[in-house]
Amino acid sequence: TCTHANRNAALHPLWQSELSIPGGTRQSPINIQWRDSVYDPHLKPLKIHYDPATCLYIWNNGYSFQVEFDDSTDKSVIMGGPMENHYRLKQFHFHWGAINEWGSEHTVDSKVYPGELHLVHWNPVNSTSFEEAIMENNGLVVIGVFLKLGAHHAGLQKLVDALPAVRHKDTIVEFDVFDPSCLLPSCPDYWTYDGSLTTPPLTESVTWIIKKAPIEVDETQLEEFRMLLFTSDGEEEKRMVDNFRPLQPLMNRTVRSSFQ
Ligand SMILES: NS(=O)(=O)c1ccc(C(=O)NCc2cccc(F)c2F)cc1
Ligand SMILES: [Zn+2]
Repeated sequence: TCTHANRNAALHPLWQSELSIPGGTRQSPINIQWRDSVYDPHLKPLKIHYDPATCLYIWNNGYSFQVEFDDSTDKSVIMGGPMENHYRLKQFHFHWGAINEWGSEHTVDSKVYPGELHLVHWNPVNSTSFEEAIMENNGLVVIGVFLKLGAHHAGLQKLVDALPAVRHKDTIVEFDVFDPSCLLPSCPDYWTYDGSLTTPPLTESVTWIIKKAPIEVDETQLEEFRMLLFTSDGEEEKRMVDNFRPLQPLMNRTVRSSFQ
């Protein structure tokens, strides 16, 4: 059978062009080998303060659906963990598969989850905008949360109910008052490593924080994700599924854990 990575690389037009950026030394996603991760006692607990009123809208960008936030102030920020200062929430989005057997970008001991949430933050101390931070070393912090098939996720349902309004690429719908911290697992444990964006421009500007515990979503909620389209209205419909990048080589990197 095809493995997760080569199934994706072999079959998917979205990624056939680039398997990794030429000369890239810190590309994402990666497989996290639990036993090779190194406990770092200096890693602090993650501190997360999201203001639900900073939520703006949901849109289909042709890769995923994305919830955008007002990042003109420090109202929704994270700090602690491996960070030297606070980072502002810009957006969150997901990656998922056509079926429940695969869909996540990162894997843990080669275990693939049916989906993965990315909460994208940028460093307002070193950059004046998200677009600038994307090009900066450690300009971004992305929190990754695995999705596991299980119980209905009440917090996610508000998002799922809005998806039919953004079925086609470049459609947008207002989405106010949503607190993304409801999508975080209660367990504080995480891994962290230096990596990149997983879609073009694949810039090596991301400090990844991957939560050890997944959140549970039910089958109908994942099925709603799969009803979205990569294509614009009027084009031949292509279902938005398998929007994950193949695993990239670890190269000279160590994954640190916040837990023993
Ligand atoms: N999957 S992920 O979490 O690694 C990821 C996060 C953000 C982006 C992104 O913002 N791209 C669009 C974008 C917007 C502005 C400027 C850019 F260069 C740019 F790529 C891409 C991938
Ligand atoms: Zn992502």
